[in-house]
Amino acid sequence: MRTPIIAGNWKMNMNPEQTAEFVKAVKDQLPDSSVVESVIAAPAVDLPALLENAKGSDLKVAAENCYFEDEGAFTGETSPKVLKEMGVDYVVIGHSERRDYFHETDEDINKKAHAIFRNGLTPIICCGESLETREAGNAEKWVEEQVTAALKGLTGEQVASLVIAYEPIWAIGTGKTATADQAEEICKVVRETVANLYDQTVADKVRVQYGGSVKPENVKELMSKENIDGGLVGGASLVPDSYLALVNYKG
Ligand SMILES: O=C[C@H](O)COP(=O)(O)O
Repeated sequence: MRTPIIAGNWKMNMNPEQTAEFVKAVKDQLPDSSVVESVIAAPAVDLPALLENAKGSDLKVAAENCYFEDEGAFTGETSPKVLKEMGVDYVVIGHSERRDYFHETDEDINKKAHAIFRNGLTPIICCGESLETREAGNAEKWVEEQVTAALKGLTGEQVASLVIAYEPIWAIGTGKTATADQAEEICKVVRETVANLYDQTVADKVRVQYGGSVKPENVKELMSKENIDGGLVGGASLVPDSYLALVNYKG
């Protein structure tokens, strides 16, 4: 039985003050984390405010990125070792914005996945195709290749514990959601890829999120799909009421 996981991904939209206000507004209305896991992924500058205010609540904390080395002369990077020391739970890696704007490669993402596990954290690994790739009929192959590259060298036990977020690039921040059937189709491909690389037991445990214009109005339908275990939500996670409606989708 996979525990649903709804994660807000704030991107570069909040400051520490707004973070503290947000957490105070939601912390007592979150579902029990054994029923639905509520996560916020915030920029590194907001993590102290997020962690401090989330203490003792059901809110879990994710970083939006980290480096693949633990320490050293890497100006401007975020250490996974320090994220662990701070009390962070998850790290989002491989988001299409990181791949596109910051030129992160499959190899970087794989190294980050290893670094995250080495430090006792859990990765949320993003994958997803562009509109061009989808229209060329290559979405399934694209996602299968991204997932295979990201998981290279990880053990079955590690993969069973992580989260893979399928985010079609054409549905991110566009208001254009993949239909629940389109989302399910590729989330199923993600799970099948894990089954082929490892085995069915690992595939049955890995949690697969859908991301791309998820909102309170469509979350229930998406979450009703067999292979969708959660959402990675940008815009609709920035307002407390909307975030609460998402994580409390079960009612
Ligand atoms: O990480 C979240 C995704 O990029 C989705 O963003 P969005 O919900 O604003 O479309």
